[in-house]
Amino acid sequence: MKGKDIPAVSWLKFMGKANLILKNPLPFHAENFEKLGDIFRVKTGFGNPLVFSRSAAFAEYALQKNHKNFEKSPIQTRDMAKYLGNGLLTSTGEHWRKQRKLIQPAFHKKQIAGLMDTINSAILLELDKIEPNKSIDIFPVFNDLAFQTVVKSLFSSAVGQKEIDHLQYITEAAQRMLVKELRQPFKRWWFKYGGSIKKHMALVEEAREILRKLVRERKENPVGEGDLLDMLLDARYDDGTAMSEKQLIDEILIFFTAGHETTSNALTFTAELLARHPDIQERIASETKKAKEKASNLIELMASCTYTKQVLEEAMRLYPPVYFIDRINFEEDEFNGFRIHKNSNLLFSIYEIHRDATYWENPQEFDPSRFAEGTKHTAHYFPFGAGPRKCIGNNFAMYEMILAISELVSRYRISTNKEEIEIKPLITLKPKNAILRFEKRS
Ligand code: HEM
Repeated sequence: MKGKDIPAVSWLKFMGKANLILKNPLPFHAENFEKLGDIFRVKTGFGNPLVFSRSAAFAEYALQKNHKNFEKSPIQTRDMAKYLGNGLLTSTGEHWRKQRKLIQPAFHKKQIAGLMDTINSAILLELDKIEPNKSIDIFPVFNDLAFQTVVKSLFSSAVGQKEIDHLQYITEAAQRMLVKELRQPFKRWWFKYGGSIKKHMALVEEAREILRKLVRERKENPVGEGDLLDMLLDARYDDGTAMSEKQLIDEILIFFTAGHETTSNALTFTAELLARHPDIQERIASETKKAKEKASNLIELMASCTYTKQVLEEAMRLYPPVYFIDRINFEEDEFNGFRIHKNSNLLFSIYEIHRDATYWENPQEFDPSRFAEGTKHTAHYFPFGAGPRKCIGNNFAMYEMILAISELVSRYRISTNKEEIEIKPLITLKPKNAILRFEKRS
């Protein structure tokens, strides 16, 4: 296959900035996209080529149109899988396809609708913990909220608070360890021989033990809670068999990880943006008030909160929790006349695509009306990815976030003294010092 070479940044230049890039890769991406265009590579001279892209069309090509030639990178399939096992997020090929087909129905809108009361109770309990008239970092509140909703949607009331806390502690500890390994690859031998990897693997084994107990109890006493666990236990492969216990636990560990930090990041950034836009808060408050008067159940309530949904969509445009998506191509490929060598490590910057003036007018501005009903942004808006590996929990997350934000804003006026919204780009785009003040509405 022919094609031009992708413009390159030298290895020396890249290494010269390695420390800064590890702390925050976004300025490095922005600088080189500006200089070299929508696609550039780092000239490593060894190993697989490292390619960065902010082309929405290329992302769509790799994730959707020609997805068969693109596979997830080892960050998920090897490094994350080491801790969490072989669930949806970390698996590939035929195994992934079989699992996705089996699990997908549990995440259909209709099924999620049946979980709304559970999700809402978890949200209300967590929002009760906000102390009004004090400046607080809101991230930990949303972090607990997001974990509680996933655990309770899976296990209803079968799981106690102590177990939930321990599961959350382990999920977060494993995630932190993975971040350390990825950001300090030169220390891997130390993590390995110093025992920290082993310690975290043992912690995950404790989580597995808790989950095994919960699954076995449910199997022995099938109470028909109608929760996610029931749906997963009832699901059958084409040959009529059910998921093995080990596979079920891998999938649950994945839901904890995939559904927790992403959602808490999105909720935190939304609250931070709202604190800086009191007019938008007022619109949400009045929409929620009207919706509560009219709706006879939570699904109707949510369906009426159309503006709140737009606010969340716009917040995830500016601050996409999954701010890059990575892939590796099996075979040589070509895009826009550029040659994509076999086994290139491709990194699609969702952050840059979501702020590109080619696709968005005044891209730095927070303007939820971009997502007004009737508008379409599917070709350059990827908060949940695209194609067959698009987030399976996107409806779950949207429902949960609409309920959480509409309830939060109908209870409080949110403000802040800080000008800047601070970010910490790790595996996900995390908020930093999200200090906000909540004043009770009368
Ligand atoms: C705002 C919240 C969320 C965001 C922004 C988000 C984003 C994403 C993205 C971008 C992907 C695709 C990654 C790729 O293609 O490499 C993904 C996959 C996935 N997400 Fe989410 N997610 C969110 C919430 C959730 C929730 C609540 C759950 C489950 C309860 C979940 C479970 C998953 C799973 C299992 C996958 C892998 C799907 C597959 O490969 O088949 N996510 N998510």
